[in-house]
Amino acid sequence: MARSGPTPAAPGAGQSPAELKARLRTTAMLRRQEAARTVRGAGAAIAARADELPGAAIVSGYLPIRDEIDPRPLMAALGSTAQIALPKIEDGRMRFVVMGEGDRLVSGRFGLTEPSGGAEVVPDLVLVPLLAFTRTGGRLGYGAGHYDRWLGEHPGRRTVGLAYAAQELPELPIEPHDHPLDAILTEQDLIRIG
Ligand SMILES: Nc1nc2c(c(=O)[nH]1)N(C=O)[C@@H](CNc1ccc(C(=O)N[C@@H](CCC(=O)O)C(=O)O)cc1)CN2
Ligand SMILES: Nc1ncnc2c1ncn2[C@@H]1O[C@H](COP(=O)(O)OP(=O)(O)OP(=O)(O)O)[C@@H](O)[C@H]1O
Repeated sequence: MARSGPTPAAPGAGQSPAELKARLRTTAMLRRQEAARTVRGAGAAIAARADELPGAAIVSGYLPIRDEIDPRPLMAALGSTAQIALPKIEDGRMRFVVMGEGDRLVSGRFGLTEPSGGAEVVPDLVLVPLLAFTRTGGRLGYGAGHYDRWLGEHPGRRTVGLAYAAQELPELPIEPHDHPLDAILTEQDLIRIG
């Protein structure tokens, strides 16, 4: 049967990548929330694949906020062979630090828990938090651009996005500053890109 009326605009038509990303964040948050509520044992499931990640002397993890998949079991597993660093936002920039004696974890903005201090390092392998990903390594973050900026300034790092399988999208807008992920590890799969 023929449809009447105007042809609906293609999704995203007339929107910049940045506008599209902003809209996608809302639905991505809800999907992640649902996954966090329904999927059990995701942190242990990703930790079980620690051996399959690229070898590294220094690995950066993160302390989860909101409904991010819990990377701590994976960080503990990798910690037997690598130094584990954590992100810290200072003066609007992200650095990675390895905590030492006397460094504590403190509460920061957006519910973040961050090291009070520590020695700055440049990890070889970066475990990246995300709101949504694609099979081709596309990543949607919170929109501050911290990871993309850091990766731009530190070429040659390996990146593995950590996510629930339900956070996959068929596509995401790509901007020139976006750094595609090398792999995505979910509770179901290790997706290697390229
Ligand atoms: N667990 C975790 N740690 C992390 C990150 C992350 O994504 N997850 N980061 C990744 O970069 C850095 C922290 N950056 C962040 C930047 C913004 C927001 C945030 O919640 N933004 C608000 C919107 C801010 C605004 O524009 O007003 C939001 O999404 O509601 C969170 C973390 C480093 N540490
Ligand atoms: N390498 C960069 N150089 C300059 N600006 C950048 C760079 N990376 C990101 N930005 C800026 O940061 C903003 C947010 O970028 P984007 O929407 O890609 O963030 P995100 O990857 O979703 O978030 P995040 O990395 O914080 O989790 C953009 O407006 C962009 O202009």
